Amino acid sequence: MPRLFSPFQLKSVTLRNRIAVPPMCQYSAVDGVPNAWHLAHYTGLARGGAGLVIVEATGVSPEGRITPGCLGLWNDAQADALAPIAAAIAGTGAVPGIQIGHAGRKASANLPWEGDDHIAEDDARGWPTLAPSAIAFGGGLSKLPREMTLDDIKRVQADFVAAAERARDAGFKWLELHFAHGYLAQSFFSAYSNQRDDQYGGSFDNRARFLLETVAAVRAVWPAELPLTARMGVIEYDGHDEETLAESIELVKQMREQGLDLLNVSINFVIPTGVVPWGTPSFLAPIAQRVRNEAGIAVAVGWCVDGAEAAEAIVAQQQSDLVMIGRAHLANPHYPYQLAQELGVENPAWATLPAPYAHWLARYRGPGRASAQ
Ligand SMILES: Cc1cc2c(cc1C)N(C[C@H](O)[C@H](O)[C@H](O)COP(=O)(O)O)c1[nH]c(=O)[nH]c(=O)c1N2
Ligand SMILES: CC(=O)[C@H]1CCCN(Cc2ccccc2)C1
Repeated sequence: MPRLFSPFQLKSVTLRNRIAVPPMCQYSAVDGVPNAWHLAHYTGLARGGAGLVIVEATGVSPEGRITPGCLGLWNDAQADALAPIAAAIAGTGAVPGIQIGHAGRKASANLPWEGDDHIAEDDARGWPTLAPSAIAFGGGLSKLPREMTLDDIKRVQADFVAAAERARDAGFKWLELHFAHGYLAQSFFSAYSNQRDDQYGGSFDNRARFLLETVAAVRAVWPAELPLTARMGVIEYDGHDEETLAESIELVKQMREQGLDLLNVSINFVIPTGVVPWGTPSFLAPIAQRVRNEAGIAVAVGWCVDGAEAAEAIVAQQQSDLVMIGRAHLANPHYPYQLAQELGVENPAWATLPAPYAHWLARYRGPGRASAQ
């Protein structure tokens, strides 16, 4: 049996395989409330056979969203609308996860296909942005954020806790804190974006403080038997990768001690000038292996994992416990079925798809194919 299709247990949760659908914004919500699009989208992905489906970046507050089309989890209406989505994912045999975050200085942006840049200052759709320091990201995201006060920091951490409680009550079984991709938490840890001179800036401990405090606060309300995870960039591709990775691994160790169960290893994206090796398949897998081995924590990794052999190799070579496969799932929501076929899994349809699909795909195949059982 290919390692990609072996189960994975973390705390009381068992994934049917190592394939995860990573969070992927749909930019389709109004006032942060999911709708028919999200129910169909997530149910369809979960039916494809992945072990874990993580709902997209969901704002812990209105200003924590990236765009006006992003999901939120700051009120009961949003939580009530997310509950059927969690149930629908679970109903397929996948584990329902959700990512909660705050977009920081990258917030108040247009939809990607409507500019992918900050909403104009005079456009009422936008809002003032918050960050560790009054330093803009740059490029199309050059809006100057307001430096957060200590009260802002405490309020945002409380928002993370409240969103985690709502996610718990909505039926999600896997929580991912969005600490990656240049959003608020990542921007606290990076000296590029955090130039504070109080206890939240400067030294390693001070830059790590927001993240560690948030993990500890969320851990206190997230059920002990359910995985508490984070997605965090550990590399900027700015020419200082070894230094960034060493600092990041130390932070991951401390987050593990605070109760983090798994790290979804990703890219920092704190500056617009990083040189990401897009042309190299599975480029982040060796980095994930470093984190897994040196921080002694379970990891997930994605980014350009190209095909069945590549995905299998990552798990078989113990570079990562889970493989996050995003865009391939947008192209083919039943992608795990294709992976099972390519890896020679016995009864690939029944190994991945629900009975109404599997029965007919496993039988009545053409000549030279699997015979009808
Ligand atoms: C449309 C869309 C939307 C999102 C993403 C990507 C895309 C394409 N990605 C990144 C995603 O989870 C994944 O890491 C990347 O797509 C790289 O993996 P693939 O190469 O697509 O398998 C992403 N990442 C994240 O942590 N939270 C999110 O909400 C999103 N949103
Ligand atoms: C919310 C989040 O983390 C996402 C939003 C969309 C772009 N993502 C980053 C990304 C860059 C290049 C290719 C795919 C994805 C980050």
